[in-house]
Amino acid sequence: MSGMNAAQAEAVRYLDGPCLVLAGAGSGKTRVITQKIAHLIQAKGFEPKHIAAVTFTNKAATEMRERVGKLLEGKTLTTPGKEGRKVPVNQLTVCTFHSLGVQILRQEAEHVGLKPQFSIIDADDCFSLIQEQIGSTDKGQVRRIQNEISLWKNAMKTPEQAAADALDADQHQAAIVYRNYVATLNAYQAVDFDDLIRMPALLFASNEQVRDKWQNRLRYLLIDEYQDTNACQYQLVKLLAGRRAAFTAVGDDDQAIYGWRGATLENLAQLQVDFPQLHVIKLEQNYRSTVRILTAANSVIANNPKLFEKKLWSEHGMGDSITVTSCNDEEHEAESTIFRMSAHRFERRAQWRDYAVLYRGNFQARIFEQILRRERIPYVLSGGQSFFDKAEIKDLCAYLRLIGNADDDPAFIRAVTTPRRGVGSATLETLGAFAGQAKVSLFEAVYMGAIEAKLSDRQLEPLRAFCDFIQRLTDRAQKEVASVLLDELMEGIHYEAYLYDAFDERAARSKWGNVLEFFDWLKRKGTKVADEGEEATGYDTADGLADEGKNLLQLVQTVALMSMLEGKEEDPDAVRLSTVHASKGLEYPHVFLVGCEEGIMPHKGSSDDEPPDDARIEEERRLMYVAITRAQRSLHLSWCKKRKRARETVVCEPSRFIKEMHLDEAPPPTAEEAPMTPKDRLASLKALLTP
Ligand SMILES: Nc1ncnc2c1ncn2[C@@H]1O[C@H](COP(=O)(O)OP(=O)(O)OP(=O)(O)O)[C@@H](O)[C@H]1O
Ligand SMILES: [Mg+2]
Repeated sequence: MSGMNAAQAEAVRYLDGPCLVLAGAGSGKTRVITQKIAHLIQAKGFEPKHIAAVTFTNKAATEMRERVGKLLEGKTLTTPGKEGRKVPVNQLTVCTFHSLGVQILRQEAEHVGLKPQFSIIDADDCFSLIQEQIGSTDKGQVRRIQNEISLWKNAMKTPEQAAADALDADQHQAAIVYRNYVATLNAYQAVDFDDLIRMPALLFASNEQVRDKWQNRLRYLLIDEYQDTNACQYQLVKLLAGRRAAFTAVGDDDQAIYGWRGATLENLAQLQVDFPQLHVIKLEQNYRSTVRILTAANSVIANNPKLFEKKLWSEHGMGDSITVTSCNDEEHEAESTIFRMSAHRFERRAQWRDYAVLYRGNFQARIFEQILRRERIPYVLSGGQSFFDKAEIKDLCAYLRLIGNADDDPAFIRAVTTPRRGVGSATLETLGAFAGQAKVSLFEAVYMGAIEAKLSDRQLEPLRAFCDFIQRLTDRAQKEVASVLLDELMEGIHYEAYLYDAFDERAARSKWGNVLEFFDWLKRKGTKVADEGEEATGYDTADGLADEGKNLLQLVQTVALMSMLEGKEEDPDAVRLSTVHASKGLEYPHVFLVGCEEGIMPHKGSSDDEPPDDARIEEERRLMYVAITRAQRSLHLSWCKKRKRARETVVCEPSRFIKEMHLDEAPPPTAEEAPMTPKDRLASLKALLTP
């Protein structure tokens, strides 16, 4: 229990029933989870395969896995009969809710009417499906329906219930789309992200045998960031925990920032109702930040109504003043931020990786990227467009999905038309209509005799050649290592030539670079040698990928869930660019929080409503609290007096949250006072740095 205070140690040791650690930012909640995993294994005889820890983001899961790995390095099991064996850390389940859901669904697919190799579609695919269905080009409308469906799914509402509860014509229409959408996914043997949680929860609720099996497999559960679980996730936890209720949840109601996704704070209260024996532990010492940072965070969040009384103090001393810089526009802000960061780093002899630039929306990142690149400052972007959202990667994923699941019609359409191979839209339409009538997938339809009456030889020939090619790869994908097959796939589809045909040289080169990087990464994932653990459990860790050699099919099955950033070895010394949402649970010595304006943070939708929607402003305030509390040593805020919005330049006001921080007691110096432009100053700094 070294490196734990009394309350933390109590939380780690407590095993008499369900336990909730409710505490503010930086108080060591995540530390409780990692230490408790080690405690269960080293002192209580648990085997890693019986422990599952879930969290929200892939990055947080990766970090947790690393922390646990370090704690257990070189340690041995204490399980009776297995004493002295090396702890098989790779058998621990440390992952996001979604990857836990995938693991369960892959193994129990038959019980929910899926094949084990079902596909996972992402939000974009989901958008297209809905768009196709309502035949509308109004993106706003499609997105509204998409959100509505997602909320229904997360609230465990069936299409029938949704239709029955519809309040107006719009909702009624959405409910009908919902019904058709579910039917379409079934036909494609595909699930969306919401299903990954909803389906296992429904399965556990209805199938006792399966539930028992999983309750027996995962005997202790740990849940980080509990405040952001939604109704579905809560059900899943509850059903997995069962009557034994062996779990520890940790969370902070002031950091609930996913209300818009149906996360509900009521889950915190519900826990107490469902588990009356719940043992609640509070942590009060903050180990992360200086007193100034903590005080600012506390005074912002004090403006929200309190659910639970929490005190937070720090031993780290007052620390540096928090700076506020007003900038002319976003370009000025980026130049100024990077200038101040460079100077700060020079003064403190710090490293690039000690710095994070946090912002509310992804669109704010681009200008920072440009300037960092120009200045040759290494950076990594997180929470932004995932590698998997890039068109070229989605193209290749479509092939991989099709190899994994021939019934995946969206993947079929994308793959068969990219690169073009003489299959036109008229052909696809005929094929689609035929497949719809015959109730088979597009892939299956290609081989049916009856299709010959509908399509000419010239139309059918390229389709069959394509399907033969995919089929050959599928047959081999179960046995052969991924790397060989990936190379063959690349050659077989002439993707490189296609890129150089379709795009200008620079774009093609960059896209091809992404493709190679993606394949390299897949191959690395596919050829890692098995850890000398003990008996194979058949189910793996983390993102659903154990560190074992994987054949292509196994790799393909998890591809949709992964984001490149975590698989790639990151530049070890780089500035982090991140949305506030994606920074949850993480910490950085020095934080630059940019775009602190009304309309950005709090976000526009939340302040323009007349009258202002209190609940949304409160959520924005929690987001601000999360942002401030990421900083360990220093915090720098900036805001723009003007900002470009959809070709217009709008005048901006500083965020109300700056005022709420009560910084004015000792006004910090502002960058405005300096007569030089940020560009000049960057140049002078460079001159200073280069001998
Ligand atoms: N007892 C302790 N002694 C020393 N350092 C600690 C202790 N507990 C936690 N820390 C450190 O304090 C920092 C914050 O801990 P942690 O990330 O676990 O907090 P948290 O409560 O999970 O924060 P958040 O709410 O942001 O997720 C980490 O660097 C952690 O290593
Ligand atoms: Mg944490």
